[in-house]
Amino acid sequence: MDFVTCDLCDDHAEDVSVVTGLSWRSFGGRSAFGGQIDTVKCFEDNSRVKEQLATPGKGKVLLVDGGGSLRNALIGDMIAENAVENGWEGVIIYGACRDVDALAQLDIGVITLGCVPIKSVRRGEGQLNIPVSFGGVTFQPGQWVYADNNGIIVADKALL
Ligand SMILES: O=C([O-])CC(=O)C(=O)O
Repeated sequence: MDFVTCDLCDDHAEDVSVVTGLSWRSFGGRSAFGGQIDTVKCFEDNSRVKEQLATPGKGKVLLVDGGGSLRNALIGDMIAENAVENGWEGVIIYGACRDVDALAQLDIGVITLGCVPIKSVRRGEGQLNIPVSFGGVTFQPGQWVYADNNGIIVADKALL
């Protein structure tokens, strides 16, 4: 995807909300990505993340509210590889990832707050496709998100 979020903000000022107040890091092999969102809300349990990234994801971004926890990683190289195989454009996690050197080699966007070597628990907890909020924005499933090294924006319609 060829875009810069700054230009999208300039061109669609009325239509975008901007995620603010958080320090994001980009770990995936794609730094700019966007698409229609599925959401997951979970806390230190990546059951729903793994399940959803195992479904077809062409044109889609998985947006995960992990409660901001950096205590364990909600995605690593194996789940991310599966997401690539299923065509996902990217994953944005308000939480942490791991296997960062491997993530950098994958053709997918991965933006999180940080990384930690410990894996997530998997007790089958978490919710799929409910509204989630962080960084001053509420994300509704079905909205469009665009992310790059400048930040993350969300809109009710496709901007590209
Ligand atoms: O399996 C997990 O929970 C996360 C992980 O390390 C991977 O995706 O490789």
